[in-house]
Amino acid sequence: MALSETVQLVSGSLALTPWRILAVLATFLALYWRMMPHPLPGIPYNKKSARKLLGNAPDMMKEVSVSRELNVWLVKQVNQLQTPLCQVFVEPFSKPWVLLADSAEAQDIMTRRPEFDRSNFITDGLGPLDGFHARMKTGSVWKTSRSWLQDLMSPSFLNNVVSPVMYDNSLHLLNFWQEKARLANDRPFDVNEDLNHSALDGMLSFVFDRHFEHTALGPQVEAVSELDPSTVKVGTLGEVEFPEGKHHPFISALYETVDAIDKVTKSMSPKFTMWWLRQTSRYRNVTAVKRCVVQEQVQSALARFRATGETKTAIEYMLMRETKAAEKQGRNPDYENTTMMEEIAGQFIAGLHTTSTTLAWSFIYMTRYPEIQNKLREALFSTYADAYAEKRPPSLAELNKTRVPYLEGTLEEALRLHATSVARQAIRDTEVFGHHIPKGTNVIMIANGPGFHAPSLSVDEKLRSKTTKANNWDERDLRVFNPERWLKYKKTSSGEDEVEFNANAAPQIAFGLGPRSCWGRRLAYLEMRMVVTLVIWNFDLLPVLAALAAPKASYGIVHRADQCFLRLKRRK
Ligand code: HEM
Repeated sequence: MALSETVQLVSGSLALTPWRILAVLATFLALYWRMMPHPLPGIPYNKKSARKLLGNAPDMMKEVSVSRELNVWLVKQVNQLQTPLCQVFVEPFSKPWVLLADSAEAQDIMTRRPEFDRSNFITDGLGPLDGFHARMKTGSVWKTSRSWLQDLMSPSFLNNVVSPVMYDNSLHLLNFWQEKARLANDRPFDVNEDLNHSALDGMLSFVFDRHFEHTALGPQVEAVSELDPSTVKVGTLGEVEFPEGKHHPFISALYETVDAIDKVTKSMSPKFTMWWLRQTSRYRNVTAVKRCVVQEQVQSALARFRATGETKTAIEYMLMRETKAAEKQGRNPDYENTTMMEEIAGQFIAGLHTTSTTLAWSFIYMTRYPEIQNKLREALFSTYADAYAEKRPPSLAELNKTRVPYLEGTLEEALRLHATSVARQAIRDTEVFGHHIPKGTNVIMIANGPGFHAPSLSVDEKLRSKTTKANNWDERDLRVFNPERWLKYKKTSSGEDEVEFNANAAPQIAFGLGPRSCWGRRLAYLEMRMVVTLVIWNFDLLPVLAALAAPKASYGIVHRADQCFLRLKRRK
């Protein structure tokens, strides 16, 4: 066909007939209608936002792109409407997000309402963790993954297998900080990254034990080892800036996975961002490096397990569970199935920034409130009295045997004040406070608003779910960091004063609740108790300038402080 004929044909087919104009208009109108908010009946919302194309999204983007505090924006919407249940319109073409600011109802949804399951915020947002079970909806595949992990959080595995390596890791961090404190010579330095590296080493110990020879902290120790106090770099606020060492590719790949999660969770379209990431050679390389190291570790764990029948690392335990499951089901064990590999790789990430962030906040508060720091130190000294008398830090056996209520309260406060909001998605039509919640709706349980950081808003008690249990928390000063709120004082039978930690003294959803709550919380507590005890025992955390004491922070998967400046003085 000649070119002129082709042009004629095309322009003829594009000619604007009235029907075509109508069809274009109808398409635009349909699109416009889909992009307008569609409020769920009866649930309060901001009327102005509901009349805007894209609803609250532009306002939210404007504020959060500056503040980086999504949860602060969410709680602001609740406070403006002064209602424990409201809705916002932030995702075009999707249902509104329902915001629930009520601790009793949130507890009920997470623990006693099977019609609520893992939200697609997590299943999509944690895309870079592939087949890790935190991403799965509750069901048979999730159950299989969890069955591989059975016993790994048992007191005997934690105390006998995990604790010794974690204790060594904590001492490693302590020695590193001692060297940094010497070089810093009474000046503050940022320990945020050290805490990440130490937490990652904790997870490497948990999964591989000592069978992977590289650590995240090792290269940092090396990078600092040759410095001289007179040559250290000092910033404008008198803070010392230490050089960073180069990581092993596997460790870099784990950190890049965390960055990828951050990108995906914070994007407007997590699924698209994840797809796009998968097309990049950099991301493919990250995945390949992780797979290669995990595969090598599985192979060597399998060889050890076959040779001895013993299970000393998390991987050996998982292989043993797979062997037993295969025997029971009359099939061959599948030791290298993709889900198991991805489960192993996911473990590192689950326990990384979650633990290090809580430790950072604990140290920030200890620095900000010296009286609390001193009280904690006193509590540690009197609990581990033999160690104190013998002028040595408490041993692993002592730490494993005895808990310190004031330390528990301190950690609980850092967790409570920096918990991120937890979401659940309705898997069938249901109700909250008598309002219809259609299948597929995401309900966000606000962890930093009324009922958690401020007194509860009033609720018509008749509208509560039948399974909701009332709580009688003291709601005074919920924004204040106060370890005492978790303590219960009483007299022993011999009339002596005794203090106990009461885990139910205040609202807490830092680990989520119910069947999909944090699987690793016991390990996290074990590590956090050890690190805080040894640091407070060995160092005074001296005051730092106000500009360094209250760092900015951002909400993502965790509520992360940008820095954690410590001015450490070794205790004699
Ligand atoms: C202070 C430290 C930690 C915090 C604050 C934390 C917090 C959380 C939260 C909020 C959830 C979601 C819960 C829900 O939706 O109800 C979660 C899930 C999870 N966490 Fe943690 N976590 C911590 C440490 C760890 C560690 C050390 C591990 C691994 C050893 C871990 C493994 C997991 C897993 C596997 C899940 C998913 C459970 C499931 O979906 O069934 N976490 N965590």
